[in-house]
Amino acid sequence: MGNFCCHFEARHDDDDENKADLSKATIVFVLGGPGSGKGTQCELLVKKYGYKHLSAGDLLREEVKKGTQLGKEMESIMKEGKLVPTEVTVKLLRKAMQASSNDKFLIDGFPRAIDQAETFEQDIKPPALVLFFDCPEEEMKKRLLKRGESSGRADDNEETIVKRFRTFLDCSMPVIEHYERQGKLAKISAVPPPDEVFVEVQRAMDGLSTEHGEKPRASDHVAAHAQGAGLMAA
Ligand SMILES: Nc1ncnc2c1ncn2[C@@H]1O[C@H](COP(=O)(O)OP(=O)(O)O)[C@@H](O)[C@H]1O
Ligand SMILES: Nc1ccn([C@@H]2O[C@H](COP(=O)(O)OP(=O)(O)O)[C@@H](O)[C@H]2O)c(=O)n1
Repeated sequence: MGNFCCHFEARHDDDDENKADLSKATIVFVLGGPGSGKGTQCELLVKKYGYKHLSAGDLLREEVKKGTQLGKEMESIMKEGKLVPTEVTVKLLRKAMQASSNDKFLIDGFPRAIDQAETFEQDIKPPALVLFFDCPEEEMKKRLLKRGESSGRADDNEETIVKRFRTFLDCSMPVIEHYERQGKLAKISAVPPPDEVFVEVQRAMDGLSTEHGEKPRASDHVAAHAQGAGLMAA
């Protein structure tokens, strides 16, 4: 079996680094397997909490659409259900964050590997909270095949879905475990209908304090979440 976390050689292009100060930004990572409902919950979060939603997958697909050489390489990686090089995705995210007037960000579908988490934390900053949508593969597969009927996405097909699941298990689960160890993870069942999932999402988000603008206190969140939802070890 090949290495599903593999990357091709990184390109360095730092022309837009440090253009805007992101040191005061509030960052929430939104993680979960393919089709677990990350995008759906982000839409609800934007409406209620006014965050800027940045989907790593959407940013990558926009680049692919441009038809550049890099875009073509990324397209074939995505069709294989593998991960685009960290540097490419972090650069797109940083650029989109700097272009936004918002200072609260939902980073959806990122980080998907430990090196992505490390690079983002070093280049930008660590997350205040990590939402993890927990969903069985069978349910995710059903949702993705249904989405594939109208999404037009080249990766919403049975063959690629299986590969994306493999990448998620091999590369992304260690990221979930990493943030669980740090006490930043809110693990939420993604199986109920979206509005029911969102009840748990709000419980996690409401643990982020708003004193002096938006100053996150992960420990408040973890305590509230553990008490309320029984999802974290005491
Ligand atoms: N809680 C849910 N129950 C049933 N279907 C859902 C739920 N959340 C999302 N979906 C549907 O599943 C598909 C995948 O959801 P999406 O938000 O696009 O997932 P992701 O961003 O994690 O890939 C979409 O067609 C969406 O409408
Ligand atoms: N951090 C990321 C996010 C997405 N991707 C690529 O983009 C694809 C689609 O990601 P996505 O987040 O839009 O979709 P889902 O797989 O979550 O439904 C992934 O399968 C990867 O090929 C990546 O390489 N690195």
